[in-house]
Amino acid sequence: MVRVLPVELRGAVVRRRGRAILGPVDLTLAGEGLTCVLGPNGAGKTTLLRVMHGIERLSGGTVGYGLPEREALRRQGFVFQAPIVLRRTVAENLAYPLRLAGAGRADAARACADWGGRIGLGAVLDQPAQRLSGGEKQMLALGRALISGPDLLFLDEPCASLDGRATAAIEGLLRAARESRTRIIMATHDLAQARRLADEVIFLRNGQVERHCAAEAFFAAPQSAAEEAFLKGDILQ
Ligand SMILES: Nc1ncnc2c1ncn2[C@@H]1O[C@H](COP(=O)(O)OP(=O)(O)OP(=O)(O)O)[C@@H](O)[C@H]1O
Repeated sequence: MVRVLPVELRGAVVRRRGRAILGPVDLTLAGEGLTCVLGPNGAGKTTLLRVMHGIERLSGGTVGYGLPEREALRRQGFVFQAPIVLRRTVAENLAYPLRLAGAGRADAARACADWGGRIGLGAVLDQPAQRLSGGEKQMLALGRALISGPDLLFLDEPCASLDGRATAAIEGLLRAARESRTRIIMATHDLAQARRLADEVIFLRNGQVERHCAAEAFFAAPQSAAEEAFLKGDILQ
């Protein structure tokens, strides 16, 4: 098991404007593989990811890791739905986390050449990242999150506005990262994608974890009317 794990949420609550938007949630994230966070719009998926990543202010409860918080945060990555790219070249974007961690220029350049190829941007490493298409920016954000080999990677709808080819490329990178023992937690609305990738599912509704189980069990045997409706694509209140 990767050392940053387990991620433990105990009575975690997020309140905003007087309303509980998440929780209370008790959840232990351990093991290996890829967990998909599923649920209707507004269920709290983004908020849950941010809580697990340690960047959401809690109104109650705790989040803890298998390592002291400072080191745990250093070993995690987060890919946001709208990719964040720095106003620098593609190579400088990729090198950024390595340089921050103290890597030398030559090592960073080697890693950039390798990762530029893996994310399909090897030919544009010297171009400004702002010029990339939306899909290319998302690949860059993912490459930048993976280049330092995080123990734990969070992704919030990483393929939301991408076509089939870009989605397949991202899924390939995620499978490879999983093989390299990065623990992945991804929110997605795409049930077909969850069926393709998930080892485990967290089903959220109204800010509550309704089910946390093996993906196979979730897709084969819904345990509530809400799960069944969700899997059928019905609108859930
Ligand atoms: N800062 C905030 N202040 C008030 N309400 C908020 C805030 N952030 C999120 N919310 C509300 O909390 C709820 C959960 O939001 P969240 O983005 O976590 O849901 P989600 O499941 O990721 O939704 P979607 O599938 O639409 O992306 C929503 O109703 C949202 O409007």
